[in-house]
Order: sequence, then C-alpha cells, then structure tokens
Amino acid sequence: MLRIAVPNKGSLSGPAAEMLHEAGYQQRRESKELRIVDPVNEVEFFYLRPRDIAIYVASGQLDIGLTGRDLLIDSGAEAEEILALGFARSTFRYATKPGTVSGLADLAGKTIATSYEGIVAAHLAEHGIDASVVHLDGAVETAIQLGVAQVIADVVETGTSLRNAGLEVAGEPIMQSEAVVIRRTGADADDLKVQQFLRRLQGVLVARTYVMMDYDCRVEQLEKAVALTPGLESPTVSPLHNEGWVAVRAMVPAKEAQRIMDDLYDIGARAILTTAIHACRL
Ligand SMILES: Nc1ncnc2c1ncn2[C@@H]1O[C@H](COP(=O)(O)OP(=O)(O)OP(=O)(O)O)[C@@H](O)[C@H]1O
Ligand SMILES: O=P(O)(O)OC[C@H]1O[C@H](OP(=O)(O)OP(=O)(O)O)[C@H](O)[C@@H]1O
Ligand SMILES: [Mg+2]
Repeated sequence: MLRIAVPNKGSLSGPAAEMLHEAGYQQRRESKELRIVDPVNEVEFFYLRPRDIAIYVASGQLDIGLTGRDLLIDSGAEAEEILALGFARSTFRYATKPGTVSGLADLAGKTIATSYEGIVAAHLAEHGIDASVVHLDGAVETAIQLGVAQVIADVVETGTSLRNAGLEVAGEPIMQSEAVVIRRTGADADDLKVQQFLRRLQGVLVARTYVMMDYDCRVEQLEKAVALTPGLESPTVSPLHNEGWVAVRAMVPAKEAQRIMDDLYDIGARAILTTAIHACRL
C-alpha cells in the first residue's frame, strides 16, 4: 500500500484534496480525519501539518508527500521534489517600510521576522549578511509595526497583506514556490506504485491546462491550420464526406484556445469546437 502525506490545513489543503479527488482517489469526508485508506487504489493518506510533511517523508515512514516547495526547503529534511503541481504559487521575499532597505546589503545588522527561518538563515549565509532572525508563527507583517523586527521575510502572492500593513518588497524574490510532490532523497525512482500515482496527477495537470479542439477546414488550408494546432504528438486528420474538406482534432493549451479559434476562423476553418478533457494519460 502506498503511504502518502497530504496537508491537513492552510492554503495547500483544499487544492491538494481537490487534485487527488480529480485523480480518482478517495479523500476524507471531514476535516478531523487524520488518516484514511483507499482500498480500491491501495493508497493510505495521512493528513498532516504542511510544515511537518517533509520530515515524515524524509524519515522513510511515508512514501511521498504533497507540500510547498518553500516548506520543503525550509525544513532542511532529506527529501526531494519530484513533481510540481501548479497551485499555491507564491514568491518568498523580504519586505519592509518604504525607503528602509534598497538592496541586500542594507539587511546587515537588522532583525528579520519570519516563519521560515531555514530559508532566511541559508539566504543570509549565502550572501554573507549578518542579521538576526526572529521566529514568528504567522501574521508576520505586523511584526514591524509592533517593533519586533525592522524587516520581514514572508510568502507573497498578490501583495495585499504587505500593502495592508504599509510595507513594500525589498530586493529580488528569495524563491518561487508552488505545491510539489516530494519523496525521500535517494528513494527508489522506479517504484511502480509511485510512478502510477505521478502519472495520475500529471493526467490532472494536463486535463486542467489543455482543451480538445475540433474543426473542419479545406485541404488547401490544412498546413496552415496544423501549424496553429500542432497537438501534443500530431493532430488527427480525417476526410469529410464533402470532398476537399477535412476534420482536424488536436489538444491545445486552454489559455490560448480563444486566440487559436480566431486564427483558424481567419484562414477559413469552420465548425470550430472546444471540449474539456476530464482525465488523460499521455
Ligand atoms: N496567500 C498564499 N498564496 C499562495 N500560497 C500560499 C499563500 N499562503 C501560503 N501559501 C503557501 O502555503 C504553504 C504554507 O502552508 P501553511 O498551511 O503552513 O500556511 P498557510 O496557508 O499560510 O496557513 P495558516 O493559516 O495555517 O498559516 C506554503 O507552501 C506557502 O507558500
Ligand atoms: O500576498 P498575499 O496574497 O496577501 O498572500 C500572502 C499572505 O498569505 C499568507 O498568510 P495567511 O493568510 O495564511 O496568514 P499567516 O500569515 O498567519 O500564515 C502568507 O503568510 C502571507 O501573509
Ligand atoms: Mg499562513
């Protein structure tokens, strides 16, 4: 049975459960459940604090885990990222009162509040900056106003929390994060159950980012049309009953679907349809 760690709370937990559900796995029905078994898929899910997941996976007791890249790096645990999942995207950055810090060197001698001491300590050491780090559990944006620190280092997505606290980002992002699948460093890369789990999640990622496009076009326009919709391998082209016309079917990135439909229309394609993909194995 494959043993998988899933975030039980916070920004990662809802989208992680949703993705697992879309991949065909049973998920817990209420938020107090700490462990469930999905007998059909031979998987056991453990609902753990996002911050602890890399530690459990590194210990070898759990085969894989879903967590944030920033949490993985912050933990310093012997675990590695094997698949990026595209949700809970954020940057990790320094921020301060406007005009206080213009570059990294200005951090020297300052006190930096953060929930991610591992990332901050490593970043300061890498740049040879001597600063103090104070650990706070959350809502670190308030630390400056209340005089606990002059600088914070925190997760930034829209920047709303920083703006609300009258702060601005300082320097370049320390890192880019998103939800990831992790396993113990050096674990067996060929484990068939792990491979199957990853293929299922990859199927969900593709189903979320691509749509299927169908259209009819004149044979003379086929090369131009295929250049617009090259598909993943190559598009399917079938003859129509009406001579001189073909039907084309190809997967296209969902974000570009409307633009591609306009371009196909302009070269004479007609009956252009898109349909959602619910699941796939590439
Ligand atoms: N606003 C956000 N947008 C995107 N990702 C976020 C956001 N806040 C936190 N994350 C990501 O969520 C993970 C942190 O999860 P965690 O549950 O510890 O914190 P949280 O979502 O802030 O919840 P909590 O309210 O318990 O602090 C990290 O990978 C972080 O990058
Ligand atoms: O740039 P934004 O879109 O505002 O998002 C970033 C904020 O979201 C998270 O906070 P959360 O609400 O989880 O509270 P916390 O600080 O207590 O973790 C994170 O810690 C930042 O504060
Ligand atoms: Mg938080």
